[in-house]
Amino acid sequence: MTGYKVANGNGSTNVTNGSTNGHSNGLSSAEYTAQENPTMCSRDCCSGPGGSNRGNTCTDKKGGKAGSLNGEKIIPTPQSLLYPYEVIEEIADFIVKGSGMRPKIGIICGSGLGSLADIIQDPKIFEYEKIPNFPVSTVEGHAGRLVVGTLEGATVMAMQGRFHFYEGYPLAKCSMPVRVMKLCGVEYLFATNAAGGINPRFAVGDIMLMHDHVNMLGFAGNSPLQGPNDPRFGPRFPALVNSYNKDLINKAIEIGKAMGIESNIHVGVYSCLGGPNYETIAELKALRMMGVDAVGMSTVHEVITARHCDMKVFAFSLITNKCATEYSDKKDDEANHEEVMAVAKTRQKACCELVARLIREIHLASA
Ligand SMILES: O=P(O)(O)O[C@@H]1C[C@H](O)[C@@H](CO)O1
Ligand SMILES: Nc1nc2[nH]cnc2c(=O)[nH]1
Repeated sequence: MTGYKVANGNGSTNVTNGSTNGHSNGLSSAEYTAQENPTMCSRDCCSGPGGSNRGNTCTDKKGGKAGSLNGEKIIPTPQSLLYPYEVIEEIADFIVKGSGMRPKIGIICGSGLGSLADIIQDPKIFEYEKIPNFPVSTVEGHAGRLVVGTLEGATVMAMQGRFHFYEGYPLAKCSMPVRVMKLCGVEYLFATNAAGGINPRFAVGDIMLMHDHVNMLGFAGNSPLQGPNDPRFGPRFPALVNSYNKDLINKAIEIGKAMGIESNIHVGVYSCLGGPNYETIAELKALRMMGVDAVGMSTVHEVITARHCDMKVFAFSLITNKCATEYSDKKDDEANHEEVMAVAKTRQKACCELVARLIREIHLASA
């Protein structure tokens, strides 16, 4: 029997089964062979626009013989090859031709923040199902439409519904629309999200302007840029130290003051976890120790993709729930998506005004 270990509460480890010397008992050669040769599946999460399984490792056992699917040899497809430049270009052409516009600002609406797209004037609406090679939104509060039009004089395109890793989409697929935005002509990405507040100073309904992030999925070796790099998008090794545009953060702070909500505006660090579960108290404690102020399940891979192709980024989190970071914290304070959506609804107006005013400033500065 393979041994397993549990933390004993004081930082060290006890072996509770199998091994008695603190080391793993290892795998038998049969177990090793099975692990090295997982069978493949044809689920959407494993495939690119072509639809066929092109090789993400998957534990689904229905795929048939190891290393092949119905006799066809499986060649692993790295994330970056799921959407080649030409496919992104085709999607962007579809949107530019269909809308007759070249948007300059891209907006991603977070959970319950779809109304950010409702304030767009003269909207041309594209249902995700009708856009070639586009995934579909599966989460409540993410309508699944791309809205192109004008806002405060600027041409904009907004995703009313984003794609999340926990829906089963690889990160490159989640952030693919950012590249579409780039090829449509977008220079500024506005990414918004609903998040849990870890910083004890944050209250439900506050807005945290993101000035940095901790990429937990990246710590685990996952990136939307994984695989061969196409220099038409950006460099092999993009730097991320200045990812969140400081001028836009400062302008947003000024706008918050003008709106009379400065006490509800913070600047902080966001972290994206894979979800769909909310976090344990131990995880939240660890994130707080790492300097994280708010936690969610999105945005980071979109920002990485946007910075890779040199877009200016502005992002904020709407704090929809307070996270417990102590075991003594109120036990009935568990996060849930209904609450996330309900809180977002109550703060839609303030979020829309903040975004509209900031876009107005960008537009006036470039006029
Ligand atoms: O799309 P965002 O990041 O705003 O949505 C957050 C994360 C989950 O999708 C959902 C959990 O309630 O809200
Ligand atoms: N991961 C995570 N995502 C959220 N989205 C809204 N609230 C939360 C939360 O508490 N945790």
